[in-house]
Amino acid sequence: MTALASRNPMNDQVTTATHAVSIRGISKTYKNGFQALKAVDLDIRRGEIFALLGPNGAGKTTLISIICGIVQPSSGTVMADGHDVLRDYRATRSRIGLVPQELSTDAFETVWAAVRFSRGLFGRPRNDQHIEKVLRALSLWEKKDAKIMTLSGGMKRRVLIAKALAHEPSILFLDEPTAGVDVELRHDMWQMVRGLRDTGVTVILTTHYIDEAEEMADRVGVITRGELILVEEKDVLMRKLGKKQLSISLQSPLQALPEGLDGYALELADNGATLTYTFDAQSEDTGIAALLRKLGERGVDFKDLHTLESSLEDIFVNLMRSTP
Ligand SMILES: Nc1ncnc2c1ncn2[C@@H]1O[C@H](COP(=O)(O)OP(=O)(O)OP(=O)(O)O)[C@@H](O)[C@H]1O
Repeated sequence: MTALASRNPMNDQVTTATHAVSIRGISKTYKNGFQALKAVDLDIRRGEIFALLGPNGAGKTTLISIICGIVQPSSGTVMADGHDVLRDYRATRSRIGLVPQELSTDAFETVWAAVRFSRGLFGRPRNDQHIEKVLRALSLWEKKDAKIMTLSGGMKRRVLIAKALAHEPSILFLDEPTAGVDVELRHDMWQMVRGLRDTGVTVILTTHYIDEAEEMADRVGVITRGELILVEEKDVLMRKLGKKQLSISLQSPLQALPEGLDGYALELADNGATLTYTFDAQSEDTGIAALLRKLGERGVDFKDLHTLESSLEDIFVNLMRSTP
């Protein structure tokens, strides 16, 4: 797949708003009384890739649907490109592209017709060149005359993305973009999304694949039970909450942890053949030198050492465990 190279004209039209999306005090209680969102505040920066993470039922799709004007919030405001999504629905909706989670398809349409029709829905004048560019970028050009029902699942997902890009949105929402697609296509899609960001499009994605957020996102938001519990630059998050682990392969297995090392976060693994020491990635003194000295004093010899860093997935799992 190739990147969509040229700048998106929609982005240059709106320079007044500082944020692509500004969410203030958004709450949502569904008709059955269930509160899916609780006073969410969030600013999405122009031109960033923002990943919204959270367990099933956390409220991700509800939040996206509210920003896109599909679901009415119970309270609060959302501005997209400087326009209120409720009061200025048409103006904001035309700036937004939404790739939904479900594969709802126009089975009997051709790829070309479905994507071109999507552009028309937003009142944009016909532009076959743009449609061709989008289809080529998504490796769908060869399939442009194929009926959608004849495509594979991964191709259908790409058609959804093409439809969402047909009207040149400046903000793109991807709800679980790579659910059920193969590894190669996932990597292609990541590249394509980065290419979009490079043309100035703001990308907001939800995902259950934490490695996807780790790979792509500039910032990460974590939502659980309707509350946004954390918003952070991905790199800062990984530095702040990340732990490092030193794995020490021992010459001879141990039955129990050596005495007198209570202050160290140590665990025995591999039936006593490996000692792991978890330390704070941020602290200046890791304590490794002192630990190795003390092990030596106790006659614990090792044959190999290596360090491991926690992934965003480890951080996310720990966060979910520590949230009441
Ligand atoms: N129309 C509705 N009526 C009542 N409850 C709803 C409705 N839509 C969603 N909910 C509930 O709101 C909560 C949040 O749902 P939402 O789809 O936003 O979660 P999500 O984070 O996107 O989950 P997933 O990762 O499973 O897609 C869930 O408990 C869901 O059952």
